[in-house]
Amino acid sequence: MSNQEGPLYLGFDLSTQQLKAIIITSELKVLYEAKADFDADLSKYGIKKGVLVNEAEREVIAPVAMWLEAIDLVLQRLKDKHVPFHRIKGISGAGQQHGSVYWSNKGEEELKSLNPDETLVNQLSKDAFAHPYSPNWQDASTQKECDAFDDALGSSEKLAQVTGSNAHHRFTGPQIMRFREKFPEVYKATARIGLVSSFLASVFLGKIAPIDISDVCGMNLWDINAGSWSEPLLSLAAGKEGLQELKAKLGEVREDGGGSMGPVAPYFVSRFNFSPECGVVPFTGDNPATILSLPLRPLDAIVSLGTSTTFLMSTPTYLPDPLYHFFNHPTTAGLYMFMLCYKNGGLAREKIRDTLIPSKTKDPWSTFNETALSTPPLGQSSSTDEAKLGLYFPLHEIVPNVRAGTYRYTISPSSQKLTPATQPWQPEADARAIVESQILSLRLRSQKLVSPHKDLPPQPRRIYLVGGGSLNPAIARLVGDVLGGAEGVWKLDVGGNACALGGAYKAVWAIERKGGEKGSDGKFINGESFEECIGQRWRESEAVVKVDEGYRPQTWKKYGNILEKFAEMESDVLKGEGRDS
Ligand SMILES: Nc1ncnc2c1ncn2[C@@H]1O[C@H](COP(=O)(O)OP(=O)(O)O)[C@@H](O)[C@H]1O
Ligand SMILES: O=C(CO)[C@@H](O)[C@H](O)COP(=O)(O)O
Repeated sequence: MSNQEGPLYLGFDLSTQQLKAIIITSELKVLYEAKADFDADLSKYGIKKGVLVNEAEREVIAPVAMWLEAIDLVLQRLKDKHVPFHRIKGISGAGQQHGSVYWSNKGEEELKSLNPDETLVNQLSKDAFAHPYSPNWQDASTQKECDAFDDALGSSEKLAQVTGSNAHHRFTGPQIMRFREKFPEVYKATARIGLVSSFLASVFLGKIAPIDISDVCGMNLWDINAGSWSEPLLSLAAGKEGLQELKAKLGEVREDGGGSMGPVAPYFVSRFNFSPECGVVPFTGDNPATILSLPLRPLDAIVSLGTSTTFLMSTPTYLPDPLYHFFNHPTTAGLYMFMLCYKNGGLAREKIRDTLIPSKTKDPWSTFNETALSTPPLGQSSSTDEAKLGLYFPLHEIVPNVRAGTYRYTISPSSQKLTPATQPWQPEADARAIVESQILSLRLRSQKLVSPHKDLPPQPRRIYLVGGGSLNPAIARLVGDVLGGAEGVWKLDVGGNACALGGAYKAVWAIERKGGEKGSDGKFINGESFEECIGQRWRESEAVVKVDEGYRPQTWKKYGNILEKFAEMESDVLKGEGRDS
């Protein structure tokens, strides 16, 4: 089938700072891309970096109307590129995780009767939502609720065993609990609660879409082993006697990540010329979608360098621990996604970049990169220099749960004693130190999950970089220095668009998968797996490029020797700052 006539698939990524879209063929060839950048295109919503912040309560929210406007804008941009919308057979995609959307009792009715002559925002933002904002994953307002969640099943370990994670500020269960207490009337008036992923799917479907089997694991409400809502946790979020009410608001969870949930809404058929047969495939979280951007093998890792930094692996082993997250895999029953997530990713690096002399070139990162690469590991030019370590947290961090601040430490070369730095550093030292610090944290927390490979010490096999920061060669080099990568560090060709690409691959598999049937429990079984379907069509040479050799024994060992000190620094900061209440 030529590129002029075959079926096409559309993937979205509704992340913190942008809505991105990508269109591919059945053979996985990328044909079109478009995006709306919230700060650049929709600043009238008063947002900065895609969100609104209420410092006093450590609340972070995003306007739902802005997302609606972004959907029309991105589709219009695709239309301007003469995209043949009628050939699109399936739409899927992803939403930033944990955010919740509060539909009013008019929501579904309004979704069903969208007028193609009017914009989405004009029609939906007035009455379809009980609340105009979605709590954002950067929110840190729910410590009290998190304490209650950690206690609810006896301990945070038990909560992690049941739901895949201990309690986190951003997770939707604690967020719903706080929302209900803060806005009791709005909560009562809420007919349905969706995640960002199911919200986006609902708009395309023209009715409220179910929550997805992988994204549901970011709520602290889903019992992963039982495959059902955890009633004690729902009851905690819902308050006394509110269990059934909350269950109804959340609705059913869709077990099958594939298939179509129904055709695209007539609004999109009339306004953009989609085919009335185009199927809407379940949307998932942005991290689960990212692991679908290539046929990931066990022991390969993805490092996503977006607004957040995440470290992702696909694994058949469910090994939950309060230190990290496990989710159901978005397409393949029996597989799980392992994740580490940090709030202080891209924006923290930007802050350090902006303290340096501005770049003379067009690339705003060139000074940062030159500085990071010309600084020796740990800022030690010789063995008699102190080693430098730092934590750079403009936002309250997730792991470790430390409040905002910059913490600089040195290690004496003679005594190996770690102490808070007494002298201020030259800003240049921070450029390398911030990237080292972010990657050392990944290494510290993932080392148990990567077993030795080809007689090399434990490290990921391949490391794939995705997200905005994957465009940066200096960061790629430092990832190789600190984390290794037995088969190198790679970057996806679509760079910042990997998550949307994962959504588009999901759509291809969901619509074209062969065989399979519905089992007695409603689950889809015996069909072609995502890994089989996409693995056969994926061409490494067209999709990824090696950006660093990865494992360099000497340097890797040097960073390995410092890991204990890095952990000690985190404990010291935690002790000194105390945990936020
Ligand atoms: N060349 C680059 N070097 C380092 N960071 C970059 C570069 N280009 C973009 N970024 C970072 O990428 C981030 C946005 O990444 P992206 O994956 O698009 O975010 P999100 O999906 O969270 O909206 C920005 O905050 C910016 O700091
Ligand atoms: O909170 C998490 C994952 O738990 C974040 O990773 C969000 O999912 C937002 O991601 P980006 O906007 O950085 O892609």
